[in-house]
Amino acid sequence: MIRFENVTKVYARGARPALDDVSLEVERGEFVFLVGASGSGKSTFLRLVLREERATSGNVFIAGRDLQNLSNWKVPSMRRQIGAVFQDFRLLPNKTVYENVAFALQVIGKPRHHIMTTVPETLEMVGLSGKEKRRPHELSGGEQQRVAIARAFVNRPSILLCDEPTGNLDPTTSLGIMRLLDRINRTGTTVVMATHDDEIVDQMRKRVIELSTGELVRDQSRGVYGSAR
Ligand SMILES: Nc1ncnc2c1ncn2[C@@H]1O[C@H](COP(=O)(O)OP(=O)(O)OP(=O)(O)O)[C@@H](O)[C@H]1O
Repeated sequence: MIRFENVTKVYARGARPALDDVSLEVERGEFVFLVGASGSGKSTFLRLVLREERATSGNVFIAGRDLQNLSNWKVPSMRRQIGAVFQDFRLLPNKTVYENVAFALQVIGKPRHHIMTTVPETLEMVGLSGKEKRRPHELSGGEQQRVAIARAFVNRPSILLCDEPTGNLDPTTSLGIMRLLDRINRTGTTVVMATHDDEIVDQMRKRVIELSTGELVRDQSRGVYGSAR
């Protein structure tokens, strides 16, 4: 589903690579944690998958498509198969919960009747039924993240990228978010989650990929956060 072949990313000429000759493959339906110290290249990895950045050398393939050679006009349709969730939720503050989620379908031209059935279904799935009319500031952090997940998943993408989704949440709330991501993964969605949350990684026992100054230093199935354990 996601394949990196000798991928190197250098942001500024002469700078140390943010990713250094990384090769890996994530199969359809996998759940993968991406770990590593701050600045190790996790967000760069996710930005390359979204083609927000291009590799300096090497190739990134998404569902068999080579992103290096993908024309710019094809990028939006490629991105429709990818949902993204961030630490800071990135909701539209003046829109309601319902509108935030519906908007993701409106901008890709989905018909009204589809939106009217899919949005309530998705809000129910993430546990937000009854809160459709609230605005983001009327929700807890965990609820805001659920809205962000609903928005990312409402189009049923084949890949969900999560960049520190529990970074602003307390441990109990984080666990609820992880249960939700696990459920989404069980529907067949490939989930890649960059995180510093050692407790969650140790509890979930999923594949762990560790980066260190841009290099892939560990790829462990049913892994833990720290390699020393
Ligand atoms: N837009 C950019 N321009 C120049 N350098 C960048 C840019 N984005 C990231 N970098 C550099 O690339 C390296 C990897 O950064 P990246 O954000 O991918 O790390 P990270 O593992 O996601 O860190 P964190 O856990 O703090 O989010 C760092 O040295 C960073 O300074």
